[in-house]
Amino acid sequence: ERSTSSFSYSSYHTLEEIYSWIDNFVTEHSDIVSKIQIGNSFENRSILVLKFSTGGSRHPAIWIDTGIHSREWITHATGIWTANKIVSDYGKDRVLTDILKAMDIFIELVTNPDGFAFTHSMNRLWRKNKSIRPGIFCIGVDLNRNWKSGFGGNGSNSNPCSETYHGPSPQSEPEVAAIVNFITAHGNFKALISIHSYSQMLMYPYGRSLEPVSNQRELYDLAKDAVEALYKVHGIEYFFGSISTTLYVASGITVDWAYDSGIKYAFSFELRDTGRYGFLLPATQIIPTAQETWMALRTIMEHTLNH
Ligand SMILES: O=C(NO)N[C@H](Cc1ccccc1)C(=O)O
Ligand SMILES: [Zn+2]
Repeated sequence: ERSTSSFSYSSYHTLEEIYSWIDNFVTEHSDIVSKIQIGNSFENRSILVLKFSTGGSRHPAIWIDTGIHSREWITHATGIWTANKIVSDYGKDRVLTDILKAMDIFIELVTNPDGFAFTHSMNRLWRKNKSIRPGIFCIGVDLNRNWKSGFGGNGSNSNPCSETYHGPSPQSEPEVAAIVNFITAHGNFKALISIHSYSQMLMYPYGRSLEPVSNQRELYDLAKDAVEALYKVHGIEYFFGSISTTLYVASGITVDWAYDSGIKYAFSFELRDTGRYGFLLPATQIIPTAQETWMALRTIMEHTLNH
């Protein structure tokens, strides 16, 4: 009896429960899934990535990360459901099967493990990681401001007590450095999707400036198709556009680094809701959120496969 079948995909889980699920999940689907440790967090927790692959040495790859901001619990829960959806639908869903025949998918479920543990133990609304440095009297760096591209620019903060503190230098945080090193060493990523909550938006670079990216039209059209696919599931409406024009200027962010590193399909989601529950989205909305998000992810992955 598969122990992941006793796992509740409609509940929020602790770090330990997620790591244990990962081990069971990889064991039960070893034909297509493997676990890679890409580094250790500041407090020395393992940083784990799930790899979905049907073989080949270096297939073009798609990156998905959830939980870079630890309080955004709906994102980890959506990532877990998505991982299970991939193994359930492979061989059944023609689009997904074609994607996995040609590409690998990497999902980092707990991108900020120290912060996530802290949201369970001490502060449910913690956002940053848990790094500390001599002479600095506030804890943590915003991992969505620590990337090299546009580092230290407008929409990031040099004050260590700020929720958008960018850290002392680009990739100073082990949680960011681990991803940079992994993606750079792999060298064949075609898409990166970094999942946040909340606001119900699908966005693409740039965050650091209002300047449009070279393939802005393509990303706009793809985002439009993705949010339409999402809407068809439960009628949830998303805004979409570039980060700086749709939300606000933010510098040192994941998707700007990805784009500048040559990953031309770089997106950031803001999942449900629009503020009624915010970060405290009820668990009853986990599966509906994951189901609709999957249709948007599938749209983006299909486009990546075909371009
Ligand atoms: O924190 C969140 N959402 O959780 N989002 C905002 C806006 C954002 C989203 C995606 C990319 C860049 C910027 C942030 O300040 O990081
Ligand atoms: Zn966030």
